[in-house]
Amino acid sequence: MPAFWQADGLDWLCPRVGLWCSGGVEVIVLSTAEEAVRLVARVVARSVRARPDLVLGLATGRTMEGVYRELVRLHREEGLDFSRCRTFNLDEYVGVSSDDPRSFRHWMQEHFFRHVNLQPANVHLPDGMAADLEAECLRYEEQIRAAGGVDLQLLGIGRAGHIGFNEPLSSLQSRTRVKMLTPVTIRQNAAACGGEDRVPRRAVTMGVGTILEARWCVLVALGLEKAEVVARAVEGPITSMVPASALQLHPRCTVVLDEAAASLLSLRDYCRWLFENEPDWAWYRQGPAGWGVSGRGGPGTGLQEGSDLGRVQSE
Ligand SMILES: O=P(O)(O)OC[C@H]1O[C@](O)(CO)[C@@H](O)[C@@H]1O
Repeated sequence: MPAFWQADGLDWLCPRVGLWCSGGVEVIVLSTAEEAVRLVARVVARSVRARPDLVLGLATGRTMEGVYRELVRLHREEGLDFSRCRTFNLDEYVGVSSDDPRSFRHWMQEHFFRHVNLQPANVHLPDGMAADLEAECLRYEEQIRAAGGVDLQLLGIGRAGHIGFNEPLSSLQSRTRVKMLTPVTIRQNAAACGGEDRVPRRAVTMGVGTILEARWCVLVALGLEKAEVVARAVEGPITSMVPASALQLHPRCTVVLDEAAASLLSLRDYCRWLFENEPDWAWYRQGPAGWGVSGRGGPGTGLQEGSDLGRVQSE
């Protein structure tokens, strides 16, 4: 009887099948923010090379800027090809049109879409201008399902503990729906919107349950301002007060941090030791010099470029 990840054909997505399928959150602490975003971009790049029609879940926010910058560089300098990728963003503001600089579609266009060769028809964000928002949420869920589900979901974390716009008290089983922003989130997003009073109060967001269905979740957090919420999400109890803590339930979740964001983790030294010694993590440890286009993987990496890796799922 094969283990469930073998039966599902999911091992291709998982650089270290044994550990990841044992459940829990894998925490990678890198010295600088730059190293952290470059690693995340390389994880995306390897996944796209292994499966050109990857279904990629995308996030916005300052943390993600460096990830997209690096992905654009990989596209330009190393020929990373997004032409067959499908993308689904986590969220979009309600009542903000796509040409409004506050909209996430506009943000994605500026930071990523217009710099790479994604096909416009393969790019999806919820429509925050839809007349019937409830129908729009159902439609978005259906689009994700029809694409075969999200393979790799990028996530930031808000200071309120949100993933997507799943603010505190979000059901951990929630699906795509409209959420009101908390004052903490409004303040956090004020700069990007040109002031607190210009931050839209509502957003359409994938639910926590929707996010947990992604085959692999990669959360990135940088800087001291995220240290407290990261510690609560990773080491605290699973609670709707910190929706990101639901990631502890995910069988394959990687949290990539810089030193500052990791500074309040009680298991920080253990995470660092694990990262430095786990043989299956050799590829991660090689650093930028080892992350070249040839896709050299360390022992045990299940993610080889160009390999014929079947995805057995409900497509
Ligand atoms: O990276 P930032 O700007 O700190 O944002 C963190 C999170 O908050 C949001 O911007 C939403 O408030 C998310 O899109 C993002 O993942």
